[in-house]
Amino acid sequence: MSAPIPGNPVLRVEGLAASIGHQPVIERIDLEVPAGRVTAILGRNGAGKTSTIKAILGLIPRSGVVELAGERIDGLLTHRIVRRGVGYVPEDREVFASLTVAENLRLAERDGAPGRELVVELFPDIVQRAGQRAGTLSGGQQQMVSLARALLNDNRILLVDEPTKGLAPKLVTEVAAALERAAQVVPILLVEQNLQVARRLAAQVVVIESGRTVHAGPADEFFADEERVERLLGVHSEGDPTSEANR
Ligand SMILES: Nc1ncnc2c1ncn2[C@@H]1O[C@H](COP(=O)(O)OP(=O)(O)OP(=O)(O)O)[C@@H](O)[C@H]1O
Repeated sequence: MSAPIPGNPVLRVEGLAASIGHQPVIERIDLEVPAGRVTAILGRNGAGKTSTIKAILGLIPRSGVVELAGERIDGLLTHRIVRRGVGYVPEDREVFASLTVAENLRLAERDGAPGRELVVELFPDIVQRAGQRAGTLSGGQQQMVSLARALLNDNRILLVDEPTKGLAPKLVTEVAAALERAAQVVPILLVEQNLQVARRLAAQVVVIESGRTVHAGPADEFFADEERVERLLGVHSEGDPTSEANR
């Protein structure tokens, strides 16, 4: 484990453990998300990345410390955590297929002054499709709607789970660009299996193995150590993101 990051983190997790139906899914997760950056959670399939995000949100029973801007949130119910400013972009996007894009966005508005300008700037294509049913959008467009919903509200942090999963390379690039721009506005904790995307976006990385944090530190240092990347993730840091071996 590396030394703690100086300054107050937006999110701090210490000794987080969680289970699903009495089955432990994470055992000891420690991580910090500094302000103004993307922190990527990396790890092999089944390592516990999604479970970490769900445990932070209180979607699964958990124990340990979770602090948002220095305040404990690990005893709160999910809706209270969300109201404190934790935005969630789930892995399966969860757009309402039978509603239009505009309706999907309107349903997500939590604040009196939603960040519509940012959404219009970041997702012009989505805004143009305001009247289209979300279920008829491509996977990448649905991902944009899901991200746009989280950005409408004045969140302190976004938890984004595998936003590029299953997308064609061109859409991967578009989603990565949208996330890069979003990260200028709000810190992001990003689960990302595509190492090229993680390299492009992340300032910090946290590596999880069998439900435990096994490495945390600056992204450039991590990716420069190819032997470590290979050992912890089983892939090359320069690997082809579209190949099955790198997913
Ligand atoms: N609903 C569930 N019931 C039982 N076990 C589960 C459930 N969901 C996840 N697990 C187990 O918990 C562990 C962590 O799963 P998790 O989905 O968090 O991993 P992950 O790192 O996000 O994996 P992937 O990269 O494949 O999405 C795995 O061993 C998985 O089999």
